[in-house]
Amino acid sequence: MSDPLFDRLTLIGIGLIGSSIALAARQHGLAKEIVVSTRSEATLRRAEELNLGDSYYLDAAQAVEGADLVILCVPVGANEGVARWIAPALKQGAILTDVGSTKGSVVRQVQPHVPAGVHFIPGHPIAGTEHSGPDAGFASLFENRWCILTPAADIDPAATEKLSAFWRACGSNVDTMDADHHDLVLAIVSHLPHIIAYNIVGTAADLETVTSSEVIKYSASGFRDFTRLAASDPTMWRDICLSNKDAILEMLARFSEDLSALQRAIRWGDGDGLFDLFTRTRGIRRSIIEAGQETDAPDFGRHQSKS
Ligand SMILES: NC(=O)C1=CN([C@@H]2O[C@H](COP(=O)(O)OP(=O)(O)OC[C@H]3O[C@@H](n4cnc5c(N)ncnc54)[C@H](O)[C@@H]3O)[C@@H](O)[C@H]2O)C=CC1
Ligand SMILES: O=C(O)C(=O)Cc1ccc(O)cc1
Repeated sequence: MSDPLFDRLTLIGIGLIGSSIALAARQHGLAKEIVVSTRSEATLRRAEELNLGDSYYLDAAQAVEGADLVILCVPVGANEGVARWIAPALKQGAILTDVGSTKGSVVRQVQPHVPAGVHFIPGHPIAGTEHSGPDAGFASLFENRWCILTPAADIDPAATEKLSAFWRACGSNVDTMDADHHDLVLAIVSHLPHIIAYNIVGTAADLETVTSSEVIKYSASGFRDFTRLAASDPTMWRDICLSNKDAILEMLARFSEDLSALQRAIRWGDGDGLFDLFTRTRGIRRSIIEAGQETDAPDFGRHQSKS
């Protein structure tokens, strides 16, 4: 148990990430009081049943009153409306952050509404599952994962350090970087894999010569891994695609070029070319395991939630 870093933590949005932060903050004693707000009455009641906070509000402006840490845990497309709503009620000296999977658009949408005297530090825990909603959260979600913060150049370093300490206390390693660079890196390591998964599962579902019951019955673990990603929340991934359009299109263009080269190697029976590529990519997997980011065993336990 750490000393509370914050007196009042307010979470706006209480799905997978908001509820996991609530549980981690509670477990590690990071806030004296946790305030929960979300837009739907049913979700708010469920959060209360799960005892995720100390008080619950449908009115986000009321929820942020007196909070010294406010974390926006809503789909990235909802951040601007929420920021506009809560801005007049934010306490002077408060830290305002978010958990969105894209950062450039969040900066553009939220920053204009942030009052002087409030420290706005965008954030992104690189930790999640394909599940969503308040039942999906678990306190260990952020352990041994990275959290990226993208503070603007004029942000008080003490505020960034305090927010970093919060994430470290949740078990994460913290890096800081520029928002646009974040979006480029995440486009290739997270956004493209999800888009490819949505696409391959869609392609399999549309096949005429292979029935969907055959796809389900004979799916090998490779295809199953894709279906897990392709089961992720549609609202969240729609917003990610729309808000990181440029970086995603850039990575998709490179991907398509490389896929064409692979297609050519298969067509012309270029076994050496195929072998060289597959050897190079195997090395990347080994580097990830050596860096302690993954185990070599099947990943079944890691992404299980309570729901
Ligand atoms: N799911 C994942 O694996 C990860 C998600 N993220 C980011 O975290 C954020 C939240 O994602 P999840 O928790 O997975 O989503 P979720 O769908 O589980 O929860 C979203 C929550 O936001 C609420 N909400 C939606 N629109 C709202 C609005 N206009 N005002 C107030 N509340 C609103 C919903 O009622 C729900 O409580 C997203 O920005 C996502 O990009 C970041 C890392 C991983
Ligand atoms: O479930 C998975 O494998 C994920 O990749 C989860 C995830 C989704 C979105 C993020 O911004 C970060 C992590």
